[in-house]
Amino acid sequence: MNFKPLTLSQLGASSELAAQLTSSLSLGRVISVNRTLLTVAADEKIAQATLAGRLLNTAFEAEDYPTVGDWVGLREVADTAVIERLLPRQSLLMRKAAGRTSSAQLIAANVDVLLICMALDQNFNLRRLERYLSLAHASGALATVVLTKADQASDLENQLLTVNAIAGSSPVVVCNAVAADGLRSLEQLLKPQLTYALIGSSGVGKSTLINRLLGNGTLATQAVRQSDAHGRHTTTGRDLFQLPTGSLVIDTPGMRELGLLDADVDATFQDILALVVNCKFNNCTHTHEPGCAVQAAVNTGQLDAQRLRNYQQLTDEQAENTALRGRAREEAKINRMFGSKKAMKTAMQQARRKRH
Ligand SMILES: Nc1nc2c(ncn2[C@@H]2O[C@H](COP(=O)(O)OP(=O)(O)OP(=O)(O)O)[C@@H](O)[C@H]2O)c(=O)[nH]1
Ligand SMILES: [Zn+2]
Repeated sequence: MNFKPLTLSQLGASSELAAQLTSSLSLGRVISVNRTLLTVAADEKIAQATLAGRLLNTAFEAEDYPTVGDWVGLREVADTAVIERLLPRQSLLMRKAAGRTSSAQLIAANVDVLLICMALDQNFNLRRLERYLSLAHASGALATVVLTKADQASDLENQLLTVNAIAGSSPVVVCNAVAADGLRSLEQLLKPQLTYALIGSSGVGKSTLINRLLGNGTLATQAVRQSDAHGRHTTTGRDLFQLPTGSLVIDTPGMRELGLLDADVDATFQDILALVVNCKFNNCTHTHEPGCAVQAAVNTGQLDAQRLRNYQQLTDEQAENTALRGRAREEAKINRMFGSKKAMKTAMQQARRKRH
């Protein structure tokens, strides 16, 4: 096991959490998810966990299942524990599962600060950063932008300037994993007992950062090797680690595509929202209308046309996925109540006949 037993407060538990449980259940945190294999940490104990039948029977959507970072109510059974309850989440990171579906794929829960990693080499992409920020702003977590591979930057000064403008009030730090103290700016930001999750495309250097943050303790390096051995890069496995400084860090697998399910696009593009209020028509689409303040800003160079295009694309994507999700929820509800849509129709016909 790659995790040394921690106390609940080292795991980041607040006093209110335990109060939500009856005395027969103990508080625990999910520290590892690998396919269907869950590992939980309770007070100075670690156990493999299974889901109680009650929880399985009421789980209709991906969000109803525990993910890494979740706080749960445990019934302990020797070496294994049974998860009886999933406690309300402070934050939830999820994305849309691949394809034309509205199902969610959970990334992590109860993250305090999302570390959005982007490399300063060819990987550098401002539009992708806007996408990740939209996800962060809807999740309930704060965001910090971590620019990696500073040694590979083509134009660090300008890159930093544009990223700062896009990040708004979220801090931006620059890291260089090949330099001796190249991670200092990030290390200075991390606070004990808070939970951080690293997110970003594959290859931006997330594992390298975690390795460096963990230091060279035998346990730490072993922990990472063990994770690698069970194929962290090819599976959806996620682990929560404790850094020597007491911060908690969740490693997420590199993403090729980040489909938005729950995004706060407006929070990410506040500069555009500030312009919109000056458009002549209040249903302005900011494409061709006369008196459009947004187009005017593009024409004067105040607003980047690509940023506007991305705002429109993310807004459309978000609207489409919200609609898909609404329909899927409705269907899940019908199935829960009647078993199927057909059964619902029959039940309604019968009810109508009775009334006549
Ligand atoms: N030049 C340079 N290379 C780096 C730096 N950080 C990481 N790398 C290299 O980038 C490559 C990818 O790094 P990883 O840490 O595996 O990236 P990752 O984000 O964990 O990738 P996934 O596991 O696929 O999500 C490795 O070859 C690292 O050695 C850096 O600061 N500078
Ligand atoms: Zn307009």
